[in-house]
Amino acid sequence: MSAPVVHFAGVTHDYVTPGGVTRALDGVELRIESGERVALLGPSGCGKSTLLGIAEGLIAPTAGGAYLDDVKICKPHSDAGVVFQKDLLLNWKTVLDNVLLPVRLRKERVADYRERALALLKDVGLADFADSRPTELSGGMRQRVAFCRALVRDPDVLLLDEPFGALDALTREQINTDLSSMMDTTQATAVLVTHSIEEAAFFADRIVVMSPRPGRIAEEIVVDVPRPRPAWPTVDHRFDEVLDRARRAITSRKAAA
Ligand SMILES: Nc1ncnc2c1ncn2[C@@H]1O[C@H](COP(=O)(O)OP(=O)(O)OP(=O)(O)O)[C@@H](O)[C@H]1O
Repeated sequence: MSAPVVHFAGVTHDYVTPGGVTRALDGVELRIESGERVALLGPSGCGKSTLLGIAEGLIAPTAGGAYLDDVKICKPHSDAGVVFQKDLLLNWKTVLDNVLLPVRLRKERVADYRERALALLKDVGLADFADSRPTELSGGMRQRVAFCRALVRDPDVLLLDEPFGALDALTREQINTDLSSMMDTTQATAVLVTHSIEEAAFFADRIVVMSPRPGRIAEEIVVDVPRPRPAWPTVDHRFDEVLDRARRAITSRKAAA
C-alpha cells in the first residue's frame, strides 16, 4: 500500500487562553503527495508546530481539517513516526529497547522488528551502543536513536518537528546526512519543521514557506535536485538557486510583517 496523501484543507486554529485568542493558523491549504517530503519553513510563532500537531491528531483545528488520504484526522494516531527537538528517550531502558518502544506500545511481536532495529542503529553508527543507556550518549547520538525509533515500524507518515534544533552546527550537518540515507529506506510521506533553510533544501522535495502569524502558505519552492543527495547543500552548487529563493522568501515576509 502506498503512503497516504497528507492534506490540510482550510486549516484555521485559534488558541484560547485567559489572556485572549491567538490565531495561529489561518486557512492553510496544503496537499503533500504520497511519498513526498515537505519542509515547513517560517518565522518563529507562525504555526509550524501547530500544523504538525494537527497532523498528529493532538490538536483539533478550529476550522477546516487535516486528512490522511480521504480520512479526517480526528484523534491521535500511533501510525506516524514522530521526532521532536527533545528526544524523549527513556533513560532507564537500553538504546535497543528505546528503538523498539513503538513495537511494544502497539503490542506487536518484538522479535519481528529486532533485526530492523539493529540495522537502523548500524546505519547511524550506533551498532556498538544497542545495550547502552541513553544517558551514556551525546545529544547527537540520542537524536539518532530517536530517528531509529521513529522509523522502526516503517511508518507511512513521518512528522519531524525541529529534530535538530538542540544540536550544534557540526553535529547537525552529520545527522542530516545520516537522516538522508535513512530516508532512502522509507517511502513515507514526510513533513519536516525547521528554521534552517539548508536543512529544508537538503531534506525536501518541496519547501513550503509560511507567513508570520497567523500562519498561511506564503510560497512553495520545488527542490529539483535528484536523490540521493550526498553533499550538504552549501557545498553543492545544485542547491544554490533553491537556497537563494528560500532566503528571499523568508526575508521578504519578515520585511512585510
Ligand atoms: N498552547 C498554546 N496556548 C496558547 N498559544 C499558543 C499555544 N501554542 C502555541 N501558541 C501560539 O500560537 C502561535 C504558533 O505557535 P507554534 O508553536 O505553532 O509556532 P512555530 O512556528 O512552531 O514556532 P517556533 O518556530 O518558534 O517553534 C504562537 O504565537 C504561539 O505563541
